[in-house]
Amino acid sequence: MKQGTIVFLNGTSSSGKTSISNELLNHNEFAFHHVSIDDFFKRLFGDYIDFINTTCASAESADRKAEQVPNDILIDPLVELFFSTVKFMSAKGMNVVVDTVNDSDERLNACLRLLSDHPVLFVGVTCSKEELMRREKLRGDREIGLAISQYDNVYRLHEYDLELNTETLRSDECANLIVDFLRSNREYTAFQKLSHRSVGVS
Ligand SMILES: Nc1ncnc2c1ncn2[C@@H]1O[C@H](COP(=O)(O)OP(=O)(O)OP(=O)(O)O)[C@@H](O)[C@H]1O
Repeated sequence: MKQGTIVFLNGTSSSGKTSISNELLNHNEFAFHHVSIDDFFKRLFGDYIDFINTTCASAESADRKAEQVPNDILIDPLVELFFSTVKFMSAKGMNVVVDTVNDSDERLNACLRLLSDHPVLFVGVTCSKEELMRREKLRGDREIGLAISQYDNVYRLHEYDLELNTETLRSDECANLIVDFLRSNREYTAFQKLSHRSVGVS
């Protein structure tokens, strides 16, 4: 069976990933499925995530090591399950748009390990810090400063198949550029290059 294409959107919160994904869903030609890590966690593990957050908040975690525990033991395996689900969908021939904030080397490496033998179009969804702050204030459903706190980690990668600045492009224009790339049958090389380099664990 032909593997489905994975369009991997890399950008901070409020950079416009969901808006681009929604536009891509309108392109019947590729019949995309949208998988967002937020929805995946909320729908499948809502109560469980609440339990983890509550346990973390009540734990005495003044030192950084203690704060890492829930990530290492619980969250990272759930993130792996998310990427495994993407891999499974691609293996079943489904075209998938992946919407996630990839802000740690461990997670990126897990995703490279799981997906590098699948066709991944790696797309940088970029935006200035000023515009991200403006959007956060406007939308009101995200903590102000969240995007800035993710910025340096998310945009530490400079290897993309396609880079889209959502400050100068509308979401539908971004989606059209992605579709044009897919139609062109150009090779996707960014993920391969990243996986050969294997991102150093910070
Ligand atoms: N190309 C764009 N031009 C102008 N505004 C945009 C653009 N893309 C998204 N926005 C606006 O930015 C806000 C955040 O967009 P969106 O939900 O798509 O971001 P996101 O990256 O999915 O965020 P999150 O990760 O927090 O869910 C929305 O209010 C949206 O209308």
